[in-house]
Amino acid sequence: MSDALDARPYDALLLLSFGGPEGPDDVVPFLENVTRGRGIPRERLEEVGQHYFLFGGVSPINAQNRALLDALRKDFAGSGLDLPVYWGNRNWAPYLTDVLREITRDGRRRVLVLATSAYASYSGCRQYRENLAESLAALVAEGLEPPRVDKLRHFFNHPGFLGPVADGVIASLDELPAAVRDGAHLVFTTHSIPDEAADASGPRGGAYVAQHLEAARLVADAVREATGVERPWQLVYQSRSGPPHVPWLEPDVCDHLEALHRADAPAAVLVPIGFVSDHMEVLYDLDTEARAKADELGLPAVRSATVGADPRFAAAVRELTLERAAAERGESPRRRALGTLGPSHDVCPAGCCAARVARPAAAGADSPFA
Ligand SMILES: CC1=C(CCC(=O)O)c2cc3nc(cc4[nH]c(cc5[nH]c(cc1n2)c(C)c5CCC(=O)O)c(CCC(=O)O)c4C)C(CCC(=O)O)=C3C
Ligand SMILES: [Fe+2]
Repeated sequence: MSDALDARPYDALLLLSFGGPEGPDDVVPFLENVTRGRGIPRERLEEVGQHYFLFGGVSPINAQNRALLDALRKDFAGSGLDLPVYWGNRNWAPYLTDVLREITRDGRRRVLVLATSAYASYSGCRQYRENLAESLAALVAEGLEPPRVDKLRHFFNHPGFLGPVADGVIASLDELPAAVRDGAHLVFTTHSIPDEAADASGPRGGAYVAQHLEAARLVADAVREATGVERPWQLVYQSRSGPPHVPWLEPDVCDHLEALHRADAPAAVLVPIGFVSDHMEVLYDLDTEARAKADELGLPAVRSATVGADPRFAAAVRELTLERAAAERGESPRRRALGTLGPSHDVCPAGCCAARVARPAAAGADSPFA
């Protein structure tokens, strides 16, 4: 037992993600999975389908999750953490129910879940918890006895997440022509969500925007310290969907690029702070659509990297895993978090991030599962 790391009571980590199509025939069934019962207009679905077809019907997200899975396994093995890591998705194979069945058959009894979203919101947290509840219920209906599942705290302010993001911004600045580098605006972008969902996010509401503003401020501070230059920054939104009469978070990134151009901003660095990998929302909505807008305006613009499978992010997941394990054992672990919001809660309280009609959600105080 000498220098082995202690993950007790957990006996598995589950990487839980969105999933994406892996070929043209997958695109329509994938979009049907994503939007089942969500009232997204048909035209929006056809349009989003085209984004995928532009890339041969392949989303990069699954390859990115395989790379993260690899990075996690390497990090755990290299640091003496003997904990198996599984992977499952909400919307595409490997499906969550199938991986939870495998986990159950492997005899695992306590599973810690890492969802690939750093922030509180219905889409980034609660919906994953609802998916866990649905899958656990399906396994119970099959006569199996599934394990207990818990979810890792939000990592938006963890140094192992923000460090790689800040380094990505610094690297991107070097890609801009020297003459516009110091005046470049840092344009932090995340997924737009309905105003109503933003208001309901987190234990006390408003967490989605507050957490993003804090992460963006911390990255802007780190970039200022590293470069000795103070640059203006803003938080903007992308990938809006849903019916037009429903208010969603604004401004949209492309409208913001126009505003920057009108204000004579010399350049922009687009920082996809809301996402953990360069998936389709980054490749299409930023690298294709926003890039075209910047070119049309003649505004020099670059896009910085997401954390992806960065070893510092894998190490942060190990740290958060050990932190939560210690807390479950009744110890008082160190909880690293930058800035002023402090470490996020371990257990979502009842009703956290719930939509108007709350569905059963696992891995929280209101979980119907033990
Ligand atoms: C907050 C948030 C994140 C970040 C947190 C997280 O990462 O979880 C995120 C990530 C992602 N969103 C993704 C794809 C899609 N999101 C959609 C629809 C929606 N997203 C929403 C929110 C979010 N989404 C919302 C409020 C909707 C409206 C309908 C609904 O309430 O569900 C639709 C339907 C078509 C459309 O409406 O655009 C698609 C295809 C992919 C996969 C990309 C790939 O394939 O590489 C990823 C990682
Ligand atoms: Fe939550």
